[in-house]
Amino acid sequence: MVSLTEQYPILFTVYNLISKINIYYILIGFFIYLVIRPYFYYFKNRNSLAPGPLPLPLIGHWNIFLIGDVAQNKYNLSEKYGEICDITMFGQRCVIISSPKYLKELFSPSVYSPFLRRLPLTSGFIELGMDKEGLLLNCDIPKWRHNRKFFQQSLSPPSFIELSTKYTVECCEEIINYWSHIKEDSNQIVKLDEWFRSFTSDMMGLVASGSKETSMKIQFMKFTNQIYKEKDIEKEQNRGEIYRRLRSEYADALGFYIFVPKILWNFPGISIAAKYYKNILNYLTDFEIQFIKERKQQIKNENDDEVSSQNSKVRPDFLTMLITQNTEDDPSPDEIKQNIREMFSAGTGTTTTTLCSIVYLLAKHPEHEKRMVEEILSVIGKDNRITSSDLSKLPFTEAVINESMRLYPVVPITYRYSPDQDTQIANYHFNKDTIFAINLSHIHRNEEYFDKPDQFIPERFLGKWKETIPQFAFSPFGHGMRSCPGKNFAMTEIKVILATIYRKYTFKLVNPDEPLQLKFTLVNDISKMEVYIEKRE
Ligand code: HEM
Repeated sequence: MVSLTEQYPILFTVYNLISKINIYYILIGFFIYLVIRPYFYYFKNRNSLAPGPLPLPLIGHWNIFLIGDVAQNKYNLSEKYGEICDITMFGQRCVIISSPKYLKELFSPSVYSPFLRRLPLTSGFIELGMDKEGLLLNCDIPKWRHNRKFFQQSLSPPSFIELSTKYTVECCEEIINYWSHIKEDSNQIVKLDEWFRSFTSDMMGLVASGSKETSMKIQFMKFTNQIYKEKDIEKEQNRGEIYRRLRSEYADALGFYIFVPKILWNFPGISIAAKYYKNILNYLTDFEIQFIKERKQQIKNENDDEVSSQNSKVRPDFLTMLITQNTEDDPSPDEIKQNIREMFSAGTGTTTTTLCSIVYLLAKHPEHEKRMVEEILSVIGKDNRITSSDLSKLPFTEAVINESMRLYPVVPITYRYSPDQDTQIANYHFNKDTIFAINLSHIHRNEEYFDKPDQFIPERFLGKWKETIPQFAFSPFGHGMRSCPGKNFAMTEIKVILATIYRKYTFKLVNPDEPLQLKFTLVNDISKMEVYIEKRE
């Protein structure tokens, strides 16, 4: 009798092969795919290449490590390969631009610009709902425009600026109260990065949605070695605290969805994490939608005149501003939710890192700190509360902020991308779908535009400094249609914090010889900053 194996030899060979495939082969295959894919893109676009290197690190798909070194000026790509050169990112062609000369099209302020998108869509961004909602990664241009209008309008009214100044001052007073427990000459090390992180989180909670949070309180408990019991905080039944915790889980979810490709989400082990983060996203969404519904009801209970009057029971925070836009195409609860979320994700870490870089630079340059404090004392005095009208009277303080952001831009690289149109930059042709990475950290340290570019010289930002440098040579908040909508808010907040805190305290670095400890994800995040805090005489 002829066996089945002999009768169907090919079928059995195939069957044998399939039965041997296990998860490891799939992983190896995926790894090889990641290695090959960028080279495929590189050669496909070869005829239109600007001079540049073949993408160097093997896994070009995650060239984020190379980008990280470039972003922190540890690797001078442009010195080696020119001011326009090629790498790959997310498996796609990515052109790094390190000169302001080539940014006219990319930073165009026109609504018809083909570069209204920041990055191509990935499955992670879609899972996070960021592809069609909010601003940061929104690729749906009509929807992005709709949200951008609301976001910007909500941050602009004088009542909102007054309110955010007031809340920033209140949070400063809270932190000063905690720091007053530090004993003189105790040499107690203070983790300033953690304090500022909790500060910005509490402050943003108040400004965005009116929720009083307890990050600083927890920080204080940790600092004084009081046993931090989750239950103590829970007892307060504080809604703000629940929201704070959900947001911190959301930050982890962001990392997961951005860096773990969808193909891996169903793998054993990883699938547990994927499910967990999905639940967090759902829970957070339900929480926020409920919050928005309640606020809408509250606003409905008041008539229009009351809402905008001083006697209104409804707080004029960012959430109220978003709901009461009074236009025909009001934002939906989902859009409001995403805008609030992005206010936290784009507005807390950025401010924390900028504040830490300022403290770091001032600690190294006491002569500039002295001048800044003198300015603050002469405008506001030692104990008066700062008001929004004082802010324009602090040019040197503003120069200190600008110079710190020049040396350590929180967003060292920003992106533009057009899926619809080829483009021509500096006589090179680029196919549509090319990602453009704008190397702000390199541009900010170019000696052609900034004398002694590695030195901290705030004076360069006094007077008519804008006329002395070319357009786009200084861009800590980006430029054009997708520039930072929180710029004025952030500058106000940072100035208020510096003015309120520096007139009372001075900071000494625990390790003055260490460089500023920054960690690059998609932005620069301060990873460690230890100081001694001293009361000012
Ligand atoms: C020191 C603080 C901050 C810095 C240095 C900063 C910097 C930036 C930069 C460089 C961009 C990209 C701009 C571009 O690509 O042209 C950006 C975008 C953005 N920022 Fe900020 N930012 C800060 C604070 C804030 C705050 C407080 C908020 C919220 C109130 C905010 C909300 C946003 C949003 C929503 C976007 C995306 C805009 C869009 O794509 O349309 N940022 N920011």
